[in-house]
Amino acid sequence: MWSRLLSPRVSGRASLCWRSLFTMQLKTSEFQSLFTDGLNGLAEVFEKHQHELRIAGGAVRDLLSGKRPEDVDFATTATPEEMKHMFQTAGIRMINNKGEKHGTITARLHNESFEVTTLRVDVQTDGRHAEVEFTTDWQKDAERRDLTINSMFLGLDGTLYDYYRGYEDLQNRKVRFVGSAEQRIKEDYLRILRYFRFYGRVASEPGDHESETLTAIRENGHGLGAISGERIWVELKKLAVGNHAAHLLQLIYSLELAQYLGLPPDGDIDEMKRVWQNAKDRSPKPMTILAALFRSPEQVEKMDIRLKVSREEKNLALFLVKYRRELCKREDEPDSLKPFTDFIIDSRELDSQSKVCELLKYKGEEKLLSELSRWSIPRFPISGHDLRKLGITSGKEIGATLQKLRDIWKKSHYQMDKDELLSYVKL
Ligand SMILES: Nc1ccn([C@@H]2O[C@H](COP(=O)(O)OP(=O)(O)OP(=O)(O)O)[C@@H](O)[C@H]2O)c(=O)n1
Ligand SMILES: [Mg+2]
Repeated sequence: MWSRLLSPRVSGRASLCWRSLFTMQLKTSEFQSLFTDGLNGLAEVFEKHQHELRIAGGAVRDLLSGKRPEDVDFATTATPEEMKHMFQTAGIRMINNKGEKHGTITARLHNESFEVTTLRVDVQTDGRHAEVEFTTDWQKDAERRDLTINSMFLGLDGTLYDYYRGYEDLQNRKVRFVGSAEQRIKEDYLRILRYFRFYGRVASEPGDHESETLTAIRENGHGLGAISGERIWVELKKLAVGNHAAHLLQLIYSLELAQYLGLPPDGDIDEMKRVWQNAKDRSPKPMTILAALFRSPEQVEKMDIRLKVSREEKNLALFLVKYRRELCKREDEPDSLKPFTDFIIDSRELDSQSKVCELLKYKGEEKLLSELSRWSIPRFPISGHDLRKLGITSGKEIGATLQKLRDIWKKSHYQMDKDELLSYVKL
């Protein structure tokens, strides 16, 4: 799927124009599916008022990579006021006006939302937020973006506008900041993690970084300390299950960033590399990879305080740290899956089967994983009611008998039915 649009099938002219602007004509048929009634309507309004409208940033990168973008952002030369006027005149509803300060207007057409942002320059940034000024200069808007591959625009007629060699970098699978890495990072420190995430998405090999980029990251890593845990976690999660994750996590340690990300200072890199090899092709959850770094439950608690992960994610980390050594195959048990199914049967943990599946990914137990994924938890056929019917009345005795029967049932590989089990009850 990669590079459908980057292939020689890309048609038409490629030219180097004014101020190193590279333009190229793409076949609109390649992104035809984006042209819904809503987008056609939107384009019509901008055309009528003679304002330019282009697809911007990440969506262009995705389209050029043959990937359908999850969200499509639009950029325009129209100011928010002009957009509001245009939409009001055309009777188009606008929603969610909180983006307006940063130039974003969200229009609803044919039950679709379109986020359109006025070209802008970030005049002042504090490493997290930006004060913006509107412009009609496309290059200036490209210049404030983080990575060259994220700085392109695509006209609805198929013209690609590329000021910072994003196209070439995408083709060569290079991840580079627009202009000065240091400056781009200082505008928003989260970009350090975005750099790693896109490295995983784009680069073909680990270790292909520019030294200037790594220096800028190392020198500005402390800035991550002021970024909210929620934003960090969104990026870290994607990075942990992307390509080259072991390399990137190791890099996070060697660039001394771990302390700002809620990761343990003495993270177990060797274990993490092993686990990544074991799990990477088995759709692990992000926490399955990251848990390998933790040496104790206390370190998980600290990570949670910093990143505010979900309860489910935290419980998975605690589960893996606790059971990665305790829950294993047993020499005396010919059925290798049995310790795991027994654990699930006895467990009071929520969603224990999916946690044990993650544990098997962690350990690289491929065969057991596929068996366990197909296994459905059998129902223990005896209840307290059944024992009461046999005349056992003491609650304590019912509890103890149920436990004994449960052990017998487990030994039978969950095969014994109610009658067989009740025959063990001595009255
Ligand atoms: N810290 C950031 C976040 C975003 N952007 C710019 O805003 C665009 C859209 O941002 P967003 O949707 O958050 O990221 P995408 O690059 O689209 O990635 P994803 O596929 O995760 O949506 C990016 O492509 C980039 O041009 C940026 O420069 N700096
Ligand atoms: Mg996006």
